[in-house]
Amino acid sequence: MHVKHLRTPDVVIGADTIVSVDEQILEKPVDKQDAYRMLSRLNGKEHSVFTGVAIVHCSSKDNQLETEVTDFYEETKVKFSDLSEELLWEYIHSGEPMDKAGGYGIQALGGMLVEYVHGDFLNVVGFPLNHFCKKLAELYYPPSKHNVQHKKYDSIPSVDTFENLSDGENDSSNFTEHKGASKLDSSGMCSSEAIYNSENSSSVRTGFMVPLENQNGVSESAPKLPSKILDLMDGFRASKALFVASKLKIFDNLKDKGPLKAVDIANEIGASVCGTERLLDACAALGLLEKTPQGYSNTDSANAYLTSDGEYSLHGYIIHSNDHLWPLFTNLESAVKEGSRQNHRAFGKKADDLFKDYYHSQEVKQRFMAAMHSIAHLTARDVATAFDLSRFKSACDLGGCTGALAHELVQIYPNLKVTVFDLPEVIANTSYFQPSGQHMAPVTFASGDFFKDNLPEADLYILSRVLHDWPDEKIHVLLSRISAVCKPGCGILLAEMVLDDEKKNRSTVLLQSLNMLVQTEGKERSGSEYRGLLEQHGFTNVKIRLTGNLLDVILCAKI
Ligand SMILES: C[S@@+](CC[C@H](N)C(=O)[O-])C[C@H]1O[C@@H](n2cnc3c(N)ncnc32)[C@H](O)[C@@H]1O
Repeated sequence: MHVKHLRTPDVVIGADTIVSVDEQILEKPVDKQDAYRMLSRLNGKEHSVFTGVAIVHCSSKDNQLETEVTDFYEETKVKFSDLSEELLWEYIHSGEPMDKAGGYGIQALGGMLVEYVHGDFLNVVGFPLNHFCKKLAELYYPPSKHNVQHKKYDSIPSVDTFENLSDGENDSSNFTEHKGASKLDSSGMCSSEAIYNSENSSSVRTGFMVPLENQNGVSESAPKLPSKILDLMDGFRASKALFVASKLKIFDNLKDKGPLKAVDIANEIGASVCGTERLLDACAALGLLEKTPQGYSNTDSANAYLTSDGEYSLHGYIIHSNDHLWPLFTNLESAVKEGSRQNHRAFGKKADDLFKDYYHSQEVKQRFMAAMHSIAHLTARDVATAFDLSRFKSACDLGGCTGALAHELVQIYPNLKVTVFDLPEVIANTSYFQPSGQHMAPVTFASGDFFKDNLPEADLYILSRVLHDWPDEKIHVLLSRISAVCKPGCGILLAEMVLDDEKKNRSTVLLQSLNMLVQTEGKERSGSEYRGLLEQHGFTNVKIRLTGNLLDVILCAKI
């Protein structure tokens, strides 16, 4: 038996192990930096994709097994879009790329990478399914010409489909729309790949949801599904399902266990079986859980991010989102009309600032600190390494809360001494969040009000997610106080979501902007706004790094 080797494709984006670009192989798991470098090289260029299939024919003659291999090649050309750095990062951080072994992950969000495909779209998304079916059909059931339909739909190049090659047992109502595969066209509508529900079926079908001709030969053009809009309309249900599953500790209950049945989970969490089962099914559909005939289990992501003790647990932020942000967002309409925060409407009281709201009860304070800690822990490495900070000997993290960033800084810069400065209510509560381990370098905590009290001496003042809480007037007070104690050459490091000047950032950033509206007197600001604020207080050489993570970083120095 022989199988010909196919020409190495220009680009292979395989599962999560190997990436090759122009035959140069990066033999390590694809991390975000690699993915970024690789995608930047594809940017705006056309590449050839050669896909092939080998079909093995087996027959037995005189008790000898004979095999014969037929193989086929097909070339498809893919032109990648010329994307901004921001969009590339958005794509990489969407969690969608690189999930198709041997192919480009260009479905769904991956569609934004691609300007055009010349040839068969299905060749580019992993196994060349369409090509394979065509060749199988040619070999075993040569189709009469009218059986092959040549279909074209929006931005996706035409695809030959095999509508009439089924074994007759299946009916076309088995086509299900695959939402994740939708791609926005310029009108904001979506073209949708259809996948065949092959349960109980021996045949394979592939195709796209396209207007089919009816029996009179008249094209019945069904309205396009505005999938993006439908997804957004579903968004609040999806968020709430995640929040409630977290609150009921479903992910905690499933951690380190084999699959569990709905009835067992319902018993564990003290909830109804019918309600629990629906919630579990919704979580499985959202990709948060795996569902098999044996029951439900956590996905790897659920273990890492959704359990309360996961390595990068977002549990604290999810509970804060459910208990605090959800009631605030319910009043978004009033916030937009009035242009101000809505704490009084959501919680029935009007405090001077949002921190008085958070710290009036131990429970709310603990919840808020856990929320801050989860995001700080997830972003700390990118914030700490965005610039080389090794020249600084001491740093003071103003409003440093639980010390998550401080701990990362002392790991990366062993000669750096970091003091976390925050309100007394916070500092009194930090012990719960300290990392365990004897070899942890010490971080010092100091309490005070940065608008009134003496600031600790330091070479570098850090303000992570602090300035966005305040209006310009308060920021001027804070920056002038820092400037007064900052010696020449010392600096300020800001960690914030930085808006671009046209305010056309990815949606996470702009939704965060609404988040600030409903709960603070502050706002997210652009790089030039931060530069302007800093320069007014004698800070120059303002450098901005977009990390692609949830926080960007700005460094400046005092003259
Ligand atoms: C949005 S949180 C950010 C926490 C942390 N820097 C981070 O990025 O996760 C703002 C922090 O500023 C602190 N803060 C607010 N007002 C303060 C004040 N007047 N003096 C000191 N800290 C203050 C809060 O207690 C809180 O920990």
